[in-house]
Amino acid sequence: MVCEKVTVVRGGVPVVRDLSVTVAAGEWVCLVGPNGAGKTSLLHAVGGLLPYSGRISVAGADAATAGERVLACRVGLMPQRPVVPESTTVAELVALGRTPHLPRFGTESDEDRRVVARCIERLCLDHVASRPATQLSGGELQRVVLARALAQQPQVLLLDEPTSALDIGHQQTVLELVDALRREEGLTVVAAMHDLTSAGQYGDRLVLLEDGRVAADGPAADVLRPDLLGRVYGARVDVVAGADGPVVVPLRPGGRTGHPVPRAGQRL
Ligand SMILES: Nc1ncnc2c1ncn2[C@@H]1O[C@H](COP(=O)(O)OP(=O)(O)OP(=O)(O)O)[C@@H](O)[C@H]1O
Repeated sequence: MVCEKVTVVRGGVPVVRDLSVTVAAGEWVCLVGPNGAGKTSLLHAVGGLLPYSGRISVAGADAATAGERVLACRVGLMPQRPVVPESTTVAELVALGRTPHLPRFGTESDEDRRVVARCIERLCLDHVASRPATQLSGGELQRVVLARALAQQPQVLLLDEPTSALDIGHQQTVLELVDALRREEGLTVVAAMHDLTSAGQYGDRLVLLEDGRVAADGPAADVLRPDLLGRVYGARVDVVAGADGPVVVPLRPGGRTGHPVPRAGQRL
């Protein structure tokens, strides 16, 4: 995926500004940055959902001219705020991912049904497959929406905060599944993530956005620095070495004023 001097304007305001970023085939790049930095807007421009100026080439297609169907066969977007039609079951919602692959006026083939069943199984959704999607918990729905994007069998997967509603166990399950698909099928992944530690654990590179521009682009060790994160997020953090990469630890800006600082091992 190549973005060259991309600008996205929303409500008359440029929210992605002259941004250039390249993601190699099979690479996993995490978009990080504060609320409103432009992560969703960039993902939607790449997915053909928002107009932009500049050039975006994704899975060999020009996002502006490729056409909805061609783009949908190659690019899957897991949105941050999914729209769920009333009374649609989980299985039906996941099956919608096959739509771009169906012949015009055609129906699902055995292969389409097999892909849908496999995605439902891999996201541990068998037990809710026949339930209306509107009756799911936020985390269950998030997994359904990922299953729908995977059912598209895209070459490039765009994830907008894919684990924000998931408990820690499901976070790991989902991110490991995406990583497995990347290794098995050469999937390219671009994921907007707020969990900086997870972003560093799974991303080959982190692109830090600030006011619609790239503030930093590189491996986790180069981007997850307390001084840089402190400036861009206005947060006080520490970064410590972990087994799978840097671990970002939030610190209270003024410390725990008025409370005794516990000694290591002391119970509070
Ligand atoms: N429909 C819209 N009309 C006008 N402005 C919008 C619209 N949607 C988003 N914006 C603005 O565009 C800017 C970028 O928003 P965007 O959702 O891309 O940021 P983000 O980095 O994904 O944020 P978050 O981390 O909160 O999801 C924000 O200032 C936001 O208020």
